[in-house]
Amino acid sequence: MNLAVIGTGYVGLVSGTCFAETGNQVICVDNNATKVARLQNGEMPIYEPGLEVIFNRNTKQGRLTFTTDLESAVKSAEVIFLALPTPPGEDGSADLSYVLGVAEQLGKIIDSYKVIVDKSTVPVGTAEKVHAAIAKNAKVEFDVVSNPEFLREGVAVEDFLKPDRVVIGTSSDRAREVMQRLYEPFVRQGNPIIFMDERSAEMTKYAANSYLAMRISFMNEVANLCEKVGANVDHVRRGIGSDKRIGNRFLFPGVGYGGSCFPKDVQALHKTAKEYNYDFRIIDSVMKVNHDQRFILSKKIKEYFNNNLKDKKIAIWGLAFKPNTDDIREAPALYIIEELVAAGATVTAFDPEAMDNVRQVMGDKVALTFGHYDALHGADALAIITEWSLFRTPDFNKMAQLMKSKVIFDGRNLYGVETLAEAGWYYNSIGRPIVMPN
Ligand SMILES: NC(=O)C1=CN([C@@H]2O[C@H](COP(=O)(O)OP(=O)(O)OC[C@H]3O[C@@H](n4cnc5c(N)ncnc54)[C@H](O)[C@@H]3O)[C@@H](O)[C@H]2O)C=CC1
Ligand SMILES: O=C(O)[C@H]1O[C@H](OP(=O)(O)OP(=O)(O)OC[C@H]2O[C@@H](n3ccc(=O)[nH]c3=O)[C@H](O)[C@@H]2O)[C@H](O)[C@@H](O)[C@@H]1O
Repeated sequence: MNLAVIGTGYVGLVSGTCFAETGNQVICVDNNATKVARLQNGEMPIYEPGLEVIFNRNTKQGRLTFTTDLESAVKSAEVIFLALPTPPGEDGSADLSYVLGVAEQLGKIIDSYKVIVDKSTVPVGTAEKVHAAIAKNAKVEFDVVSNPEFLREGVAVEDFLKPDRVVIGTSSDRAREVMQRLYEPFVRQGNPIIFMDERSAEMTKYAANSYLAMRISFMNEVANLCEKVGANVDHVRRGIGSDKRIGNRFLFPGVGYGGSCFPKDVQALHKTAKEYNYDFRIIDSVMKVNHDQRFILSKKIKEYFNNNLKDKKIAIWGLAFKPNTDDIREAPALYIIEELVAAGATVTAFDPEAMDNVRQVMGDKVALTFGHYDALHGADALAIITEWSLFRTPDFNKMAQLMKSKVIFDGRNLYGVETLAEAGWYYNSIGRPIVMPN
């Protein structure tokens, strides 16, 4: 099939590449000319494991191309994916200006039947708005389909090629047949394509992200209470997760959820509920808990140093909002660093992939180091914020030699409390007993 993907961000790049990998002819369009030039040159603008290999294969074989020319890309395509940003507007609702702006242009361009697919995360009722925006100018038949994307950064290729399910919202039989044909190769493992109406598909995306965010906030509250009652959240997590009705994924407490999606989508669902005069109380709490959890580690650090971080050097391991990505959008590390610096600390930090992005937004507020051990020289404490595998089995003796004091604040519970107790560290993690040095 001939496909056009509009927007070469995370979702556009991953979906365009994976559609090419399954034999489709894909042209990706972006209005950022610099980005398109880099892509045409074979440069991958994001760090995503496994993506570059299939990107290279499909660009070399000519199945995946890039352009800034919307008109030519769209004319030859049977299906047009909108993978455009939907950032939070000032009031927290999703800003649809990118999606509707392109939809208006499409109406002027299309000259034969097209299936136009909302891949972006968009609030209930957007498929109708997109339809109206295209219909203003269109002289040919077209259908608008809602096909929300559930991929996770860091494992995006696998999530896209082997999805748990594909959700398609459409009321048109013609569009349904096209979408079924397109997704057939992805669901051969027996996972379903779930067809539904457009509004239900749009709602499914927000419900999925908000439910997952709720699980995280719930576990963060359980962890905070564990600290007060003297329980260990690791045991509690395993204890509840082995109940099949609960399941053991997405139960890890930490420094709050971040990234470009959970914070904005939870907020947008809250806003939608408000618009319909529905008081979605759980969502309200999920947001409040997450806000406070972002400051849990900096609060612990400040308390440990009696609220005086002047002359203290804090080392940070992990800046990306989660491992295996260079994405720092809404990354908890940024909030924590701001807090520490505001309290007078000097901060040194290391991340395997996200340092270029951090340099751009934080400038010289934080000293970035070449390796993770380099960040520890003379540090009064280490704070772990992202659970990269690199940090999981460090040389604690070497760390002790480099640091001024053997003090770790672990926002991701990477180490066993017993191990750190034996090695004589002060170790303060999330929802587990604090280890005091002998
Ligand atoms: N990042 C993720 O992991 C996931 C994102 N989503 C949703 O997918 C949508 C896109 O997200 P990302 O890929 O992260 O966005 P992004 O912000 O990384 O990329 C969007 C791209 O669209 C381009 N663009 C903007 N206006 C344009 C126009 N008029 N014409 C052509 N290109 C234009 C930008 O230059 C940029 O390259 C959002 O609604 C997001 O919520 C859904 C699932 C996963
Ligand atoms: O709509 C989206 O963009 C995507 O949002 C999330 O994917 P992503 O943001 O890439 O990352 P997640 O793995 O979900 O992690 C999000 C945040 O939650 C945190 N998290 C996750 C799991 C957990 O148990 N505990 C926890 O604190 C992570 O550290 C991270 O900050 C969803 O998992 C995807 O299904 C969805 O497509």
